[in-house]
Amino acid sequence: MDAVLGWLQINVLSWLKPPKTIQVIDIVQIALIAWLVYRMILWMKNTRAYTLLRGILFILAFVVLANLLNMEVIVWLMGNLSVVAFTAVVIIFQPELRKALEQMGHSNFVNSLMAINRSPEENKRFSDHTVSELVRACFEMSEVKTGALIVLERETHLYEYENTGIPLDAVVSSQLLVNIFEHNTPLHDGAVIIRENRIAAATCYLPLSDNMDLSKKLGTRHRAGVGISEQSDCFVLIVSEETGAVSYAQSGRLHAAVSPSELRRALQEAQKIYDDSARILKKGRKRNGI
Ligand SMILES: Nc1ncnc2c1ncn2[C@@H]1O[C@H](COP(=O)(O)OP(=O)(O)OP(=O)(O)O)[C@@H](O)[C@H]1O
Repeated sequence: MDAVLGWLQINVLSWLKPPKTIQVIDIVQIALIAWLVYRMILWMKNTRAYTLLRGILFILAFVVLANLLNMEVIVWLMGNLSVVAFTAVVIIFQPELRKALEQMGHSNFVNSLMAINRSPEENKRFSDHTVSELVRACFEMSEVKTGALIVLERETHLYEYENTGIPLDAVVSSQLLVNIFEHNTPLHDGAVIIRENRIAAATCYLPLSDNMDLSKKLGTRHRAGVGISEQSDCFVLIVSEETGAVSYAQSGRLHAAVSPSELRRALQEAQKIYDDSARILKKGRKRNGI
């Protein structure tokens, strides 16, 4: 016990001594580090890195124990392996790290810094061409009563739901969407998730809404569409297999049986990048019946 306390005194408590003076720059540094740690935890939650973190914590606990018990060989070995291990982690998690850096570049803060150089087309979340293809696909499927569920990602990332489906990474086109939702094809079940102008994944499983105000006539496709729009700021397109009606859900609210022009208008609104997403989400939580 004395050994443990002694070790803690030297290695941990000595660090925790408050500095004699605190300057503004110290507060800025603390805030920056806290923000970085928070972003890293968020990133880890959405990637395989969470499993890695648990592994690293286990190894750290082992190293601390080895230190306490004066296991010099193990401590020496771990110290020398740490550089190799760090390089290995960077190589293994290269796709996740790249994605994280890309996300950082897409963040609101960076976007607002860069906004000055953007063309009107760049200020849109997805292109006018994508909007046209989506409207065309929905109403073509509506005519032949093909059921469809399409989620357009906006500010909130949908990786959690995307991971339940089959990755596609294909350019959005009405033909491809009609093909995906064609009956008796492997990809027709579940939802398609669209990120910017690409279909990220198909057959995704979405959370069902437990909104009691939703019509009892609506089945799970519509409930899933409303459900994901309650959890994020996404825009959801739904084509009913039963009636052929095209609806969209946003902020937990279902806009049932809309016309092509109504759908286009709503999509054009959802296209805008600098919407106040938090405001939309808050508004949507006031659930609405249909
Ligand atoms: N949680 C879910 N996530 C994604 N897709 C789902 C989910 N639940 C159901 N679906 C899709 O909805 C289909 C079932 O639709 P269902 O008939 O129950 O819904 P509906 O709202 O009545 O729609 P429709 O008017 O098209 O019949 C499933 O085959 C599946 O493709």
